[in-house]
Amino acid sequence: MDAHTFHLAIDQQVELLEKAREAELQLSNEDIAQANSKALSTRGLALLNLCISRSYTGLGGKSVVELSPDSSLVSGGIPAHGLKTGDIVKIQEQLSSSIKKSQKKETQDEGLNGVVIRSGSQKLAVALDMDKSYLSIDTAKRLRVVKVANDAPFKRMMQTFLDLKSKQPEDLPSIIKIAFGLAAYFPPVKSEIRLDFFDEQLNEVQKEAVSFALEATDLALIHGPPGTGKTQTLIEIIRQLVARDLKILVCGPSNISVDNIADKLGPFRIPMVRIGHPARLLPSVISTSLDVAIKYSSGGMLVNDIRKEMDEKLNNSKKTRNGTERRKLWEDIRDLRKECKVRERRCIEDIVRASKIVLSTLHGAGGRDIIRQNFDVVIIDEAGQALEAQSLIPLARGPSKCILAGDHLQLPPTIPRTDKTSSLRKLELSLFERLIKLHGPLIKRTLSVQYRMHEMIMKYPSIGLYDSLLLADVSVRSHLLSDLPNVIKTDETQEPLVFWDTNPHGGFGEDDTGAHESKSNAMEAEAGVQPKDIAIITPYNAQVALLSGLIKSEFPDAFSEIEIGSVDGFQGREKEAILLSLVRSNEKKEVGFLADERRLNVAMTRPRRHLCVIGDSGTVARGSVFLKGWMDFLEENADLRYPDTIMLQQ
Ligand SMILES: Nc1ncnc2c1ncn2[C@@H]1O[C@H](COP(=O)(O)OP(=O)(O)OP(=O)(O)O)[C@@H](O)[C@H]1O
Repeated sequence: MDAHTFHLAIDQQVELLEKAREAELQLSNEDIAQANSKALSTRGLALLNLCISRSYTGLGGKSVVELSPDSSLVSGGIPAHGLKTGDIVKIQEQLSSSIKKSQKKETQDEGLNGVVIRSGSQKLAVALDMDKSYLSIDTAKRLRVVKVANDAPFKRMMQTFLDLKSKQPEDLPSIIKIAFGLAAYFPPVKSEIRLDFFDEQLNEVQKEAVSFALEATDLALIHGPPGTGKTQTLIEIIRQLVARDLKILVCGPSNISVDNIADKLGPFRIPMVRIGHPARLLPSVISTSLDVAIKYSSGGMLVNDIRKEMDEKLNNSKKTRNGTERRKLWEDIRDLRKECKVRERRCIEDIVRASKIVLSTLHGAGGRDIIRQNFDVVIIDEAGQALEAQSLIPLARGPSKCILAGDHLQLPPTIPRTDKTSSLRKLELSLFERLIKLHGPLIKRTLSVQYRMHEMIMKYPSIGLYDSLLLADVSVRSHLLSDLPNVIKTDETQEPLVFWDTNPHGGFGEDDTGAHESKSNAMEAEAGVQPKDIAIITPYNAQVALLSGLIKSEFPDAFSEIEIGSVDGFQGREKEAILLSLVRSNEKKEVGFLADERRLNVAMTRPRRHLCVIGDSGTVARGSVFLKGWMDFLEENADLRYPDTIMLQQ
């Protein structure tokens, strides 16, 4: 690629991102401002008639307010709503309908910004972005909480591209040049020196991948099919890099992907800091968060003292009636606020500088908390799930080396509201996948021994997607549900792969739910498999709701523990037993979401000991070559069951 083509590629990406941003912002702040409270509430975007029942200092020193329904108006707790933990919200005074539209416009921007940290049936807790002493609303009034669209990630991604475009090609960081084909990729020369591994449990392929990543001069990819110990391999790489006194930035597309690594690094007592809002972090990693580090640092304590002084002066200013005195107090507060900011910044810089490892989301890697720090190595986990523009945020900082880990054969990056034909689907090509396409297999090492699935469960994904490379480790190769404590031996628990063909004779009808009920009944109630070890997954959200209702009425005791979810929510997770409901059974033989091999791959690689597929082979087999192959495989290798035998079994 020459410089001109590089610029064209960037322009195309920026254009696509702008489109994606527009799609995301369909429910934008302007939209929200236009709709009245009632309409927003009906769409699940607002909670009305609230009042602040309590405020306190939460984790990381954040001011938290708890909101409860105004008891004079609402009874029976918080009504159903769509606000989730981690959502960005605005707390606003709720204007009565008699207030004129013009006034409404003026007040739409006012309010307190924050993040939902708990969403219960009686209360909603919001961690505020600023200290509660600076409330810009009258908290004695009735309040509403409105979900706010967030386009900051798009802006940051677009800015990253524009910054890259503004540089002369020769001045670009070398990794960026390789990523865009402006420079060649040279695989590392194998070192003769034997590496001392911290984790001797690593298998040979994992060790090879660690050496490969350490020897690479600029770029190395670790391809980790399901359950192959990608995270374990990355942890070893990070420990080896720390031992070489290198400074590392560890990123991932989501908070959970970053926390997963932070959690596993915890026991090694390496100085590290996790950047990010404490409300969005796993409880187990909060102690490593920047907010907590600030709170307990000497600089942070000083900042706290200044804050207290500000609070005092603020209170005094409210009390005094003397104009001169009040002005003086406000001047003092302004100066203190400035000092507070400077000291806080310095404190953050000190903490980040002292940390060997900094962990943040890809988006956070462009944030001001770490923007002035240099890193030797950037590590990106779950890189197959990151938008290319996201991955470029830390890379544009110019580290000498980047190690990307992921699996481009599982779910791609999520793109807002995309239909099959949308040009936005081009954004599904991650940097990880593009690098493999551009530079070929020499840029990666593929982990091939998996520690999750019974051999029979692993077999089809291995053949269909991983060139038959996967091997089941001896510890899992033949494990069955019946090997679990307190599980008795039945037809179900001794079988790793079962296929209920709801339509073996070629008819159609989307109702295959009888099979689910009988199936979960057989496994959970009769055989002693713990409900928490079972999950039901399906490619369709609508089916999740339908199945939830059925399971709830059929098994009220186990319902809360059996997880029922869409495929997309299960990436990166596992269960002992998975019931996979394929749903599609119709005249037109449409397979919808099932046509995506990557989604299906995620679905079929979640179980450890038992996979039960429920579907209509006639419809499914017509979906794609991959699906046809799978149906043939199941026919030959699975324990086949047909709906009319369900009745006989019960
Ligand atoms: N060399 C090994 N020996 C024994 N167990 C291992 C080894 N490597 C990984 N495991 C185990 O395999 C499981 C999966 O490991 P890990 O979480 O690192 O995999 P992953 O590839 O990141 O998983 P995912 O498919 O969710 O991306 C863990 O329980 C881990 O302890």
